[in-house]
Amino acid sequence: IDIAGPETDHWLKGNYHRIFQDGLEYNLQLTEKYGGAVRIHALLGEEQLYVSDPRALHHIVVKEQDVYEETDMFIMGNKLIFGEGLISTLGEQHRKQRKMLNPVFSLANMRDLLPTIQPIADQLCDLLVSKITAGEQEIDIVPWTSRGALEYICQAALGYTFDALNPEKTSEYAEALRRFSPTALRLILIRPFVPFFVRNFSLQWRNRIMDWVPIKPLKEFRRIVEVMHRTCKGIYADKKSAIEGTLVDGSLKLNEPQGATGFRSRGRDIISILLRANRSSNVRDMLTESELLGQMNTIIFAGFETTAIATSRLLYLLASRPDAQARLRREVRAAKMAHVGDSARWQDVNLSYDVLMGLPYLDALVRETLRVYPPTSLLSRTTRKSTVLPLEFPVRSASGQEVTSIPLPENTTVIISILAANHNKEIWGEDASDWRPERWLTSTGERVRLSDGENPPDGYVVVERSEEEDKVPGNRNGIKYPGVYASMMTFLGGGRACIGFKFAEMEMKQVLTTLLSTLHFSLPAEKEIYWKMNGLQVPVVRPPAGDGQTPQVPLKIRLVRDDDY
Ligand code: HEM
Repeated sequence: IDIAGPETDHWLKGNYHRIFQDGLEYNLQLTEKYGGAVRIHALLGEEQLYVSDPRALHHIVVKEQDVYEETDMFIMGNKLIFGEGLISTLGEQHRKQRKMLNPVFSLANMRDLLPTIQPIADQLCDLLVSKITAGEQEIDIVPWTSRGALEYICQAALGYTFDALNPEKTSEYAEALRRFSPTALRLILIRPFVPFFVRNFSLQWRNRIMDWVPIKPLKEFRRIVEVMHRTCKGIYADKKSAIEGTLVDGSLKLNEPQGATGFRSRGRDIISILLRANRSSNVRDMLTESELLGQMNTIIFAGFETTAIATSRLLYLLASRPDAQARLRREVRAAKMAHVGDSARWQDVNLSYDVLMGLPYLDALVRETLRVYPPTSLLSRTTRKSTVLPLEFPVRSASGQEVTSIPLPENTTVIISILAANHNKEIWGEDASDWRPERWLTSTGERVRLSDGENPPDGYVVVERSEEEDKVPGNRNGIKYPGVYASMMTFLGGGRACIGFKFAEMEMKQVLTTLLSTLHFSLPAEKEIYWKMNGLQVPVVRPPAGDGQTPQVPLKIRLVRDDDY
């Protein structure tokens, strides 16, 4: 690849360890120094392209998405783990699945889902309140945001509760999901061999090899996958028979929950909607049973840690910025008071979808947090044939020439830097790396109009196409990123963009409005919380107060007082 970039740092690891392990600064420096396309060194010196240029990303994720596909390692690994879900399929099969699944995540379905998941935010809030024994208590919020996110996605996707917010309770499935990422991380060096094994060994032989090899994390991972698969299969079978057996007047009548765990949503959950849509679609578009099953663990996996991390980050930022916390609390109180109706206390008001999604400051906070700190920072693709990648902003070739497009041979790996795109000064302005929620508001505190790709719910201020448009964040002289969420790349864009981004937004907003009505958050004085960017974001406490390793966000929490507004 004839593009300038850093020298290799290590004969084996290239620049990869600096990019993927605690790599925030390094990633931003790469783009600062070399621009929107950088030649980097991967394992064993392989050359790859690191991309954040807006036109290049438009080509990769939208215009030529069939040329820039997921790597074999990603697709084959995911198929072994999750089955035939969205993140394990390519081309026509993937398009067919999206066609069936996109309407399942429609605004109408999200609106319907919101009231059914409010009890989870209430339970999370009650749980934190119950932990405050003295006037103010230091609580590590990571286990609770994580259990909350698990409960959210399980109830929303499966209509099933594993009672994850009950501290006394451990379910085999919830435990498997929690162990998934740490165990997968320990197998990172084994993953590149997956395509070789899938191509050259039958399932029977692969199982035998797994029985023989003395790699402990591999055995643990196999057990985790087995639990995930078995559980989803059971839930799927129950749902299917419920839909086939008790479909009365088009509404699903599922059993009341038995004990603490069991079905909750009475058919409003994502998989029930999907099963009904599938039954009523024509044979050509129908998904097979294996594809339906594959979506279950895929959606749970994709929607769990990402949202848990984002919620922890939001609470951490609010704790570090008391002014932002007070402003948000004022906005929430005003909205709840306006809808207090029969509720005795404004704190107990549950905001409707449209009111929740239309709160300007809350929206600005969530957007800015997901822009500056995208939970998934780096993705990879590989070229399926030789091609030429055009750039918006020229970069330098290895010999220093200015180039506006880059020829790429077949099988070149391209790293999509969501992080660098969201921090691009050319697009977001000189303060691109500053966390400044106000950038999403007009001078009178209303929401600015967002990119055309997004379906604006009520409450947007529409700025006419003119120089005003340039005041919209992420839009410079008509140049913007092809993201589905304003012009940021946090949820990607194109045919493989995050299907659950509206759900993620809704969940985070519901949790924040619920918690902030009752609780006040601040930073502990003697602990420095530091966020490592290791693929996903990992918060740790720096030594000497912490070990710098264990994921945690200790915050001081107390009940809200009158002067907290
Ligand atoms: C803040 C939270 C979230 C972030 C930052 C996020 C980000 C992303 C990104 C960057 C992708 C593209 C991945 C790739 O192409 O390799 C993606 C895909 C996906 N996301 Fe999300 N996501 C979030 C929450 C969710 C939620 C809550 C759900 C489910 C309810 C979900 C379901 C999915 C699925 C199924 C895909 C695969 C789509 C496809 O390949 O067609 N995500 N997400």
